[in-house]
Amino acid sequence: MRPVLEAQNLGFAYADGPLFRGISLRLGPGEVLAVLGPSGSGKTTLLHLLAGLLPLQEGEVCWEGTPIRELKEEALARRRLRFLGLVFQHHFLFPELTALENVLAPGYLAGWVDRAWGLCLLERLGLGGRAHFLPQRLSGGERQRVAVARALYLKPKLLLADEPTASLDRHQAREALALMRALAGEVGAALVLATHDEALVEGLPALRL
Ligand SMILES: Nc1ncnc2c1ncn2[C@@H]1O[C@H](COP(=O)(O)OP(=O)(O)OP(=O)(O)O)[C@@H](O)[C@H]1O
Repeated sequence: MRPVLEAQNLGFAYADGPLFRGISLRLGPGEVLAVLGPSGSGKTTLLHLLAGLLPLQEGEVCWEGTPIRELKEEALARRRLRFLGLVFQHHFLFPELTALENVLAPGYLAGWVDRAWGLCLLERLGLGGRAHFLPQRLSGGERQRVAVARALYLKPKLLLADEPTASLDRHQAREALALMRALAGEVGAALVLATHDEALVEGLPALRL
């Protein structure tokens, strides 16, 4: 089966020196991969390379067989909107939009607005009663869950999540991860999850930085 995501021999350096080299990975539809490493090891940087948000220095990233290096910026952005859901370490919700409006935001860009589906995602994530709250009225964990709902709204092929459980305690983190995996599975998305917490992702296929 054609991989959803493939990376070959990725290497990256900031001005102060190389961060990693020779990173390769391959994910089929619905598969899960944990990216593990301590703080500063380059997890966020790797996710940004996989998302086409940082220019590649060494190696190749392919989305469903297409090398993203070959896509011009506008084509890459259009493709990213449909292909990829992103949950950043800092949730980046729009502060002036309600939880539901945040979830629907990618729908406005893509021309597919389905309030019932947005609400369904929020309900599945335990936020049905908070759909009309602004982010400032939500806890850190609730904001993260809104970000997960937003990332899944367009039913992406790939979900990239950077420490999505960082603001939760161990028990909540396990529950949130299980829910995220279940929802990703339901929409058919492969999942790459970056975390420093080895115990959280025990038993999952893992790439160590
Ligand atoms: N724009 C940048 N310019 C220079 N150095 C950077 C830049 N962004 C990150 N770094 C450095 O690169 C290293 C890796 O950062 P990155 O955020 O990818 O790691 P991480 O594993 O995600 O860390 P954390 O778990 O703390 O979020 C760090 O030492 C960081 O200071």
